Amino acid sequence: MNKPPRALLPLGGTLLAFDAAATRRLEARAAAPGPQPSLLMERAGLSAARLARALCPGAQQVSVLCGPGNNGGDGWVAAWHLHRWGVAVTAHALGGESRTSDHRAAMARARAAGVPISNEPQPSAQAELVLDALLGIGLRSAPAGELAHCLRALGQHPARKLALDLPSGLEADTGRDWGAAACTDTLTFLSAKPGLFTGAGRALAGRVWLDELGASFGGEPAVAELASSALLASWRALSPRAQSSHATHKGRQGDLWVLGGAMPGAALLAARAGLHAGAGRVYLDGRLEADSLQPELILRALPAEGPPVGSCLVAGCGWGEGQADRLAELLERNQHLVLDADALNSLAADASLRARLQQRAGRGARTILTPHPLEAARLLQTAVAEVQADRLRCAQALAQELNCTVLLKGSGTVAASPGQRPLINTTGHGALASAGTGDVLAGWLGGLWAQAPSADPQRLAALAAVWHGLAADQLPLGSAPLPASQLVQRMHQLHP
Ligand SMILES: NC(=O)C1=CN([C@@H]2O[C@H](COP(=O)(O)OP(=O)(O)OC[C@H]3O[C@@H](n4cnc5c(N)ncnc54)[C@H](O)[C@@H]3O)[C@@H](O)[C@H]2O)[C@@H](O)CC1
Ligand SMILES: [K+]
Repeated sequence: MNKPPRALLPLGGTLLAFDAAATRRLEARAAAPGPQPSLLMERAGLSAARLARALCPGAQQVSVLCGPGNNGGDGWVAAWHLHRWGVAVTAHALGGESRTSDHRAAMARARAAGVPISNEPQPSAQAELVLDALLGIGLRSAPAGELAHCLRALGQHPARKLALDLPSGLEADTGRDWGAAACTDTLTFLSAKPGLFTGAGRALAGRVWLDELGASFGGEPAVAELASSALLASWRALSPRAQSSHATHKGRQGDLWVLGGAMPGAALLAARAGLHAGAGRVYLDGRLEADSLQPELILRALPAEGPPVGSCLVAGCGWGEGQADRLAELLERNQHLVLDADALNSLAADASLRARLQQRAGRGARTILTPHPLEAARLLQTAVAEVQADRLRCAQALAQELNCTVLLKGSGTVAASPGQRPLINTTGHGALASAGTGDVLAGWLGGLWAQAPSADPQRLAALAAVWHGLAADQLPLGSAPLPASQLVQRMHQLHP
């Protein structure tokens, strides 16, 4: 008997995510020859039926939408169990002929047991709970015809919706949406799939549950690590404050420089964030006389020779255009550089700047880029939709090409560095969708880096994203956007 599924979000520790190919290898290893349907499908279907009953204990009417493959097979097993337990369930046979022997066996057994079967490509109007078992990791392209019609009807149906393995139409490896209906819950089998946590995944999957079906991933390579609040605990070990809480002074807590430009508010937010992140001294070169709300900031022009060795520099927030020369100098001089916003646009427009960036790692200088999808698309010379269709791959490609760390923002922020396994942030939601929150993230990251210059940039970038998201997670999903200056205060309260 395998363990009951566990809710993955909010994620307490760290968890590895595996792609569909690894999941299939595991499936093949675990599938012992024997009577049909397979043991794994039996476990998956039973687990789904149990979760369905737990989520909606009093449901009078349940619809199970079954596709033609093994995802549909899981649905047939679940429908069979619900029927045996006396639940009024209707199974919908959709998507054409059975594609697998497991599917055929599961459907035949349900039919023989008297499970009511319908060919209607939509859930019953009275259904209080709908199980979406149309397509899983076998998804290849946009569902069409009957399946597309059914997904549209599902999207409009007011019932609670439980997706089996994945919301049908969501791509497991990427989080690309091919027309899935948003579900209230998703029970995923065998492995945590990256597509549930980035791109369209978070919005479509709802609460995510994992049932490993008694299998184990020993030896299989993971494609990503899911980052959670557990990363915050690691900050205690990295921060100088934790190492010497008595005999210390501001000069030991790290210096951060924030370089602003045409729109001083953006740099101001980044500087305030860096200060609240714990940097000992924060210098702001931002065309400002004073910040009466944050008098701790040291307003000073960056010296011609650059900031003192060991300090971290955040550049690009609110710069405006025409800063290529300034960026060229920074790329030559500074050891620890966080580049955001207009600095990224300057890089995208100028191959010689990109060449300078590529060379930095060779002399031990470190760079973290913090693009949102449009900035990443410009850097990769592609369209935003392409970036969003495969965020993991795009973040890794950009990190590889530019030889630096990339923090690709958006739902399921991805931290990638050349040759390292990327991290996907699992915290945060739409309350962060307001002007200036990106400046706060860049400044916070700079503030952390100033204190821990030898930390791994990829983990540090993921930590900043987790921290940023946790501040939003204190608010219910669907809350009004958080003004960026309030975000800084909330992040400060989360210091471990
Ligand atoms: N066989 C087993 O032992 C297990 C299977 N499992 C389930 O099996 C699923 C994978 O099953 P399958 O590989 O059969 O694939 P799916 O059930 O995900 O897809 C069904 C079929 O649809 C086809 N298809 C792909 N895109 C389509 C589209 N846009 N329109 C129409 N048809 C499309 C595929 O070629 C495939 O043959 C997993 O997601 C999981 O739910 C799990 O329960 C674990 C155990
Ligand atoms: K599904």
